[in-house]
Order: sequence, then structure tokens, then C-alpha cells
Amino acid sequence: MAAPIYHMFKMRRIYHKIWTVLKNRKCYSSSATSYILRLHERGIFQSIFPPDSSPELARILSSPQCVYSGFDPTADSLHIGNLLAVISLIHCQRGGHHPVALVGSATALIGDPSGRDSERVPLSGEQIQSNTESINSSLHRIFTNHERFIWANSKKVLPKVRIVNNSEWYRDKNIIEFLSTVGRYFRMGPMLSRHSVQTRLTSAEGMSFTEFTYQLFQSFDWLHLLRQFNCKIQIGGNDQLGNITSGYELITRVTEEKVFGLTVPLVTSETGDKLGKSAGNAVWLNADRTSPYELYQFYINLPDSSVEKFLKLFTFLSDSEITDIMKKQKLKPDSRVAQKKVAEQVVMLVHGETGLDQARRWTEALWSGKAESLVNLDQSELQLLFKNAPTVELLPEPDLTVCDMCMKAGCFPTESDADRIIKAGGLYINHRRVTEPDFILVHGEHILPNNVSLIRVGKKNYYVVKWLS
Ligand SMILES: Nc1ncnc2c1ncn2[C@@H]1O[C@H](COP(=O)(O)OP(=O)(O)OP(=O)(O)O)[C@@H](O)[C@H]1O
Ligand SMILES: N[C@@H](Cc1ccc(O)cc1)C(=O)O
Repeated sequence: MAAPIYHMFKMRRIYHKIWTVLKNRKCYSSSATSYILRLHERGIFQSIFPPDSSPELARILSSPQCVYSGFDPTADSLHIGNLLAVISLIHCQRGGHHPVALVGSATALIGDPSGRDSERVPLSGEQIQSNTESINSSLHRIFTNHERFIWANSKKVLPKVRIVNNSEWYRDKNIIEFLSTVGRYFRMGPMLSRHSVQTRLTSAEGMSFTEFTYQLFQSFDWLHLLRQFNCKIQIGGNDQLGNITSGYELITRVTEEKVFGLTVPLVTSETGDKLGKSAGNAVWLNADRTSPYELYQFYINLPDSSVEKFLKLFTFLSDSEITDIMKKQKLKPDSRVAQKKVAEQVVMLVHGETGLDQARRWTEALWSGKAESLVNLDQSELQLLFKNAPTVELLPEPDLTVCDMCMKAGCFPTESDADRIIKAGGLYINHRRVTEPDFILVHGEHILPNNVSLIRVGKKNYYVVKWLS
């Protein structure tokens, strides 16, 4: 508990300082100021690098800046931890700054050791290529969804987003030239002192030279973007502070420029572990890994104690809107208005209106207990929604009973089990309790117009029957 509170105070101090400097100098533009305040209030930033640079950062933020954040395509999808970095780029874009999302196809081949206690399994060039295509399209999709569905009502035109790939500048790099020019600026002491290196050096497995060099490449990316787009600000998760520090050191040795790093807090599970690829507990942004419904449910299931923080981190709602939502939530906690709001906003950002519509219909179908809600789903949606449920295809036969259908669907081991459990009230067909095993199936009631029957035994054992015509 102590660490987050400490960070909260540290953050408040940083932003109080920025705000005071801006006010005293009267040199701020209103967009930059509201941008800074918004991020401060929302707790989006955990730390600033160098730690005492807030007044200078405040000064440069009063005019449009280029801001970048990088994502290694080590999987075919981004996850909600990465989403926070993307959201912070979007906040910058809303404040009139120019976001650059860097996809690290080159750095993915090296492998970032940050936050890992073992060496990465190397990925093939083809794998990285196909992951890159998928990450590119989700980045495009998220920025576009934000502009179309969330920013939609504002008259202000957003600065253009750039999506770049670091293989562009490493593809033709000569290793001797790179080490003799860039490598020369790095000092072994600071490189070895990085947390990501230290934790691995003391492990039994140690660390390969390849992963040790990772900081060189992320540092050079920043220098490259500084030269190409005058990019003075890098944003990353809090585990990126070591790499950001290396980049800062390289840039201050090679150029006269002052650059700044900002980190976003790590999104963690309820047990405090970082949510991400390496930890194997990611909530994905690609629908084939985590459906819009599952993403929606992740936020719907947030505990009351953290929902306000998630509203601030994951939505673009104004502070007064969040205060109103939290008032409603406190008056009627069971309504889960706050959870619903954050779930809606994230699914809209990640999957657009169609994704949100699907998430809502699936939620209704599963949780409303109304047979009608199942009719709004086609067979393929039902199959996806109940992907872990056994599915059988049956030919309709005259005089088929409830018990016959359940036995064919494999719901009970024996007919006498079926008889006993059904009569005791443990069977639901299309959300309605059925207590008579010998009932003849009725079209429109036990068989839905979309030729599906959804059987539930007990609290959560689902079976899907698809009726062939
Ligand atoms: N749980 C998280 N919370 C906040 N930011 C995160 C989280 N996970 C990743 N990030 C940030 O997203 C950016 C891209 O990270 P990356 O694509 O390497 O994801 P990752 O899940 O950390 O991957 P890996 O587990 O393979 O290291 C980095 O700035 C990273 O710090
Ligand atoms: N190292 C970052 C991704 C990244 C890659 C290249 C960069 O220039 C910046 C960031 C991560 O793994 O989380």
C-alpha cells in the first residue's frame, strides 16, 4: 500500500510544480495547460525523468511537441497494459501534441530484458513480421476509433498520428559503424547498473549479450526520432525507466538537446503482478484473443475500490463526469454504473461501435436471463460466446422430449440422473427453468427462431444445440 501512496504524493508534487511554473510565467497555452492538468488529476504519469525537470518540461509543453512511445511486436496483439501507453499518447494528441507510436520490429529480435527474470525465446523474422502487421492495424484502429467515436463531437482537428517502425533505420545499419559511433557513447557502469540487468546478472541463467545490448537500440531510436521529428519526449510503462534513462544519457552526450521521459503506472492484477505478455496474464486487444465481450466483462468485474482509478486512467471522460458517475455508484453500488461506463468506453476505443454492440448483446444474452436476448445472436456468435461449452448438432425429430435432447447433448451421464436433476429444478433451456423431463420440445420456446437451444445445468454448465434444417 505504501508505494502507490508515495507515488501519488510524488506525482502531485511534480504537477503542482509544473502548474505553478506555468501560472507564474504566464507563458502557457490553454490546450497545453488543460492537457497537463488532466494527466495530473488522472494519475496517468507515475514519474518524470530527469526527476527535477518538471519546470523545463512544462515550458516546452506550452508549444506543440512530438511525443513517442514504443511497442515491441513480441505477440500478435497489444494488451490493456500497452493501452495505457497508447491512451497517454492520445491525451497528448488531444493537448495539441504530435504522437508517434513506434513498432519495434528490430528491437523485438533483440528482446527487452526489462521486467523479466529469464531470457526470451527468440522469435523468427516471419513471426515478427506477422505480429507487426497485427500491431500496426490495432494501433491504427485505436487512434481511429478515438477520433471517430470519442473525439467525434469536438470541433478541434487532432494532430496526425505517425506509426513508425524501427526496422526502417536498422535494416541497412552496419554493425561496425553502429558500434564505433553510437556504442562509444555508452558507459559500462550505468549500463550494468540498470535494474533489468542487475536482476538477471545475479540469476543462475545470467543474461545474453544480445539482451544486454537492448538499451543501445531503444536509446538510438529516441536519438533518431529527435533528429527526424524533433521528438523530445518519450513515454513508457514504469518498467521502461532504465531504457528511458539510457536514451536520455545518449542524447545529452551527442546533442545539446534537453529531452524528457514520462512513465505511466503499471496496470497490475489484483494480486499486484504486472499484466502483460511475459507474465502470461494479459487481457488482449485483438478480438480473436479476448473478445469484445470478454474485454467488457474484465472492466465490469472491477472491484468498487479501483473503479474510479480505472475511469481516470482508461477513459477520456471529464473529471466532473467521473465525479457524477461515482456519486451514482455510491448511491447504488449494485447498479455498477461506474464499471459499465469504463467497460463501454474501453470497448468503444478498442473495438469501435460494432464491438461495443456485440459486447452489450452478449452480456445481455448471458446475464439478463431473458430468452429474447438469445434471439439477437446468430449461431456463430452463440458458438463464440459459449466457446467452452460442448456443442452438438441435432436433426429435429417429432415428439423429441426435453430429456431426449439433454441426453443427446451429453448433459447427464444417465437418464435417471437427468430425471432427478430436471425434476429438482436444475435445468434451464433458453434461460427458463424446465422441471418436466417428458415435455415435448416446442419451437419458439425450447428451440429459438435462430435454430439454437441453450441448455444450462446447475449454475454454469452450458451446452449448445444447433438444430439442422
Ligand atoms: N501492465 C502494464 N501497465 C502499463 N504499461 C505497460 C504494461 N505492460 C506493458 N506496458 C508498456 O507498454 C509498452 C510496450 O510494452 P511491450 O510491448 O514490450 O509489452 P509487455 O507486455 O511489457 O511485453 P513483455 O512482457 O514481452 O515485456 C511499454 O512502455 C511498457 O512499459
Ligand atoms: N522496450 C519497450 C518497447 C520499445 C521499443 C523501442 C523503443 O524505441 C521504445 C520502446 C518495451 O518492451 O516495452
